[in-house]
Amino acid sequence: MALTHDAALNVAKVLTEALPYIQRFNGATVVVKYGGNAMTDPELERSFARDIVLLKTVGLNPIVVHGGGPQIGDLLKRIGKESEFIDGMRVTDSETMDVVEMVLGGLVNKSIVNLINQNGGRAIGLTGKDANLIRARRMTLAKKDAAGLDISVDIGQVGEVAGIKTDVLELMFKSDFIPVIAPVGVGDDGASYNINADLVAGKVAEALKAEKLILLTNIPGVMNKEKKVLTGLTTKAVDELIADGTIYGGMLPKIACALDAVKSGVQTAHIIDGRVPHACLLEVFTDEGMGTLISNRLPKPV
Ligand SMILES: Nc1ncnc2c1ncn2[C@@H]1O[C@H](COP(=O)(O)OP(=O)(O)O)[C@@H](O)[C@H]1O
Ligand SMILES: CC(=O)N[C@@H](CCC(=O)OP(=O)(O)O)C(=O)O
Repeated sequence: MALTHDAALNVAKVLTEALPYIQRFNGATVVVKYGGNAMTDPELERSFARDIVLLKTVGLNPIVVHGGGPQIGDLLKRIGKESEFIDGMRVTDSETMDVVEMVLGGLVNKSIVNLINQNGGRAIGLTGKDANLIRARRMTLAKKDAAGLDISVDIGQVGEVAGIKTDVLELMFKSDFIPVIAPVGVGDDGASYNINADLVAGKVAEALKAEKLILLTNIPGVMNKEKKVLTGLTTKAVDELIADGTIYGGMLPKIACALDAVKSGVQTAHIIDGRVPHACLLEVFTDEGMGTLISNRLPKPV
């Protein structure tokens, strides 16, 4: 069926608005973190995969780093195991680590790879063990005990990123493959580490000096106490929001990695609502963008 005149004009308007962004971001690297909470329904998953293929087709280098927290939780529940989270990190014993590796490196990674390929892309799935992509070291959390003394809390096989080996990613870009990365790292001892996907996405973006780090989640952006989305944030504002408890839980690692990334040369970081169809495209190719922008400076107008 032919488009009405108004609808056709609208399509032309959208494409015209996108043109300067397509030109400006030609060859740019965009790291997209796809959170488990944003994988809510098959149609949305398909639109995400198509967005990634579109970014690649118009000349950007997208990389997907995915989570899968709720999917890990589902399998743990099925085997009768509960998880505890401290500061947004899953306490990970060795049995939980096996489940994390199976769910992230297997089920979730391959389903995203498959969806991208079904929609015309050329995706390859990797965990941090492939080509030593993600080197990890054990993470401990600094806390205060009841008497106010500093203590460090062991949270098991949870890792932080010790280094990202970018060579395999650069090879993949040259051959127009789309890397899809599961956040399982490998330690010097060869052991697997469960790493929060936001942290991996941030470090991958830093290592590649990416143009953008986009964190897709299940909330419209970082909100203030009145539940209003904060469209732009500075480092100072973030510190205050953490101190007064406005930012907590899963938002803590998200915001920390966004701040680290922009301090380390990534141009902009964005926390956006993955439940909105085509959220990635709206962020990259529209004047308004989406969600919360975290930047050291205002982006250049196009
Ligand atoms: N200030 C805040 N603004 C928005 N969300 C917040 C804030 N503080 C904490 N959160 C919580 O952080 C969650 C996002 O983190 P998380 O559940 O780990 O997402 P994901 O699985 O996408 O990584 C939100 O759903 C919300 O419950
Ligand atoms: C240490 C830690 O908490 N790791 C996460 C890894 C997956 C993840 O980050 O998934 P989302 O992005 O969907 O939350 C976990 O076990 O849930």
